[in-house]
Amino acid sequence: MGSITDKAILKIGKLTYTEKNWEALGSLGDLKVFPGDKEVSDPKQLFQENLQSGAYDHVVALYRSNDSTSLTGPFDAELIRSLPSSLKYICHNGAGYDNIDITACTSRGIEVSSTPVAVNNATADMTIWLMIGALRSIHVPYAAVREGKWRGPHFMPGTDPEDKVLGMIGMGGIGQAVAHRARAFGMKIQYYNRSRLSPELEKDAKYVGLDELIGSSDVVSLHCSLTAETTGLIGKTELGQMKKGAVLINTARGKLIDEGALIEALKDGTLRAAGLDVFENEPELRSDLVDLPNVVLTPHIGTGTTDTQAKMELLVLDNIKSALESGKLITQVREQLSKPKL
Ligand SMILES: O=C(O)C(=O)CO
Repeated sequence: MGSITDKAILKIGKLTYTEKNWEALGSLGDLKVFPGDKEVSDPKQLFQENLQSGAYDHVVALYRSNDSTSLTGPFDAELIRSLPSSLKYICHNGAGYDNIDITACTSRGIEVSSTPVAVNNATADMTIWLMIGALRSIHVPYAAVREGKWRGPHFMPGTDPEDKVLGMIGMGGIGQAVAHRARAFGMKIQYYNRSRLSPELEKDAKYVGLDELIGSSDVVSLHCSLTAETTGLIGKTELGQMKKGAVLINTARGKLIDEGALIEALKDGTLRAAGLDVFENEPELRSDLVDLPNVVLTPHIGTGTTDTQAKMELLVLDNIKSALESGKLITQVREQLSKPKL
């Protein structure tokens, strides 16, 4: 067995709930942290300098997150080319990993894991919160009551979820958790997905084509990943095909929707309302979106509970441990598995 110093593990960003579990990984390799506790004016440059100086030359596995993209830049093909040749595993904290170029990782022999399942319930809860908020036109009275204006000048009664058709685009773990909750509200569920679910998972949900879903749902909710194929999935054409007065919910990724076209559809009444947790250029928000009275907005906090954040961190560290001990990631991304997962 080699000394532990011939292997290192790199943590990019911070862990909030699992620092002890991180320290325990010290039995498997030297622990390195970027950027650490000191103030850094240009973390992206420092990260590049560290890569070039050989500071990470023995790193075999690294921890990163969606948030740590602001410290390093996205893990695109260029950044992946500059990672040390020792690197075998990127263990990502996030169910979505659109800021990692998986093809570039695969061709360099780097295996990648993400955090599915751990995110399902919190993201589904947020989806329901946004959906009910949008159906109840909550945005104006919610702000008005805090400003001492009671219901505000233009209170609009909402609509009930009961008997409405919920169309889910993407029916993986989060989609199924949303469907489970929506059934309790008496909603009828239909879905579009890469592949049809088994009868046990599908339950009473109807599997339909994308056009049919868009044209026949009272609420359309997005639960698919962002890829080259799904970027701009909901644009002017699709919004024009939606039922007059329908509601659109997005807790997946902002770039699935053409935000300019959405703003027009919300202004001209094509859509009744939207509930959005994610945005095209987050954390920047368009003022013409924020100013609309018929959008319910949250700042990408779908998984923002202590329980879920802790589960996500732990799953990433468990992936690192499993990879270093047995050469196997627990939740490797589906693009790298021969049998695609839902
Ligand atoms: O898990 C993810 O991908 C997130 O976006 C967290 O909210």
